[in-house]
Amino acid sequence: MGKVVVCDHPLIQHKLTIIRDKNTITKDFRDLVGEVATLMAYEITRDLPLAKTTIETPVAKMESSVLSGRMIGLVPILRAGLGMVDGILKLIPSAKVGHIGLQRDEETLQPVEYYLNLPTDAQERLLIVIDPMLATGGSAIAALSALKARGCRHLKLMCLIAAPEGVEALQAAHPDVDLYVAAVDERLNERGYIVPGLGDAGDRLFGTK
Ligand SMILES: O=P(O)(O)OC[C@H]1O[C@H](OP(=O)(O)OP(=O)(O)O)[C@H](O)[C@@H]1O
Ligand SMILES: O=c1cc[nH]c(=O)[nH]1
Ligand SMILES: [Mg+2]
Repeated sequence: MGKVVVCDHPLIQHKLTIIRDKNTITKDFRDLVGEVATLMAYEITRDLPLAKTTIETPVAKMESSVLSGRMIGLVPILRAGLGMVDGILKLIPSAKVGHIGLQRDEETLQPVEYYLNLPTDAQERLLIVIDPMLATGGSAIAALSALKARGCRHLKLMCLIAAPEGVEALQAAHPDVDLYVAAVDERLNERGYIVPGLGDAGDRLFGTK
């Protein structure tokens, strides 16, 4: 079973409170989502492997650590996942970025794929799928399935807020994928929104609606 890591650092939790507040304006919402993504990138990269290399400081030779594992790729789920990309790239500037477009049908709550573009070496990379919201889990599950269908095997998922229903569905569909979240909320409402959540992440990020 994939692990669920709740990133409970005080800075993340403080910023998440402002993100959730319905009175937070678009600019602040966007800035804070980016900042939380940077802080969460620190957590999701905590177990990256290191190797030793020899360098010379101005004073002496030394053995020092460098990253030695797979190269990283980010795969934001459009639209709302875009809001987290730049924040993560601040810590992992060499990551390549693929995109998957998924729109949840408002009636059926089923995700509909409309776009997919991946780095040519995506299969070799550790791919971090990014979406602020894990509600029913349908979009993230579909994104991970689309990546697996193209041979990608090293996958993690980063979200801001998850519903318990989404976590359960994710673990059933993709037990090999670890989930990093800032919060797991109470439940979904009858329209498939996370309660208390933050509303529609895409609309709040881009000022639509
Ligand atoms: O877990 P689920 O039930 O699938 O719901 C979560 C999805 O819904 C939202 O996207 P939306 O369909 O609103 O698209 P948008 O980002 O373009 O607004 C959100 O960003 C997730 O992708
Ligand atoms: O609460 C929710 C659920 C799905 N998508 C969102 O943006 N918010
Ligand atoms: Mg939306």
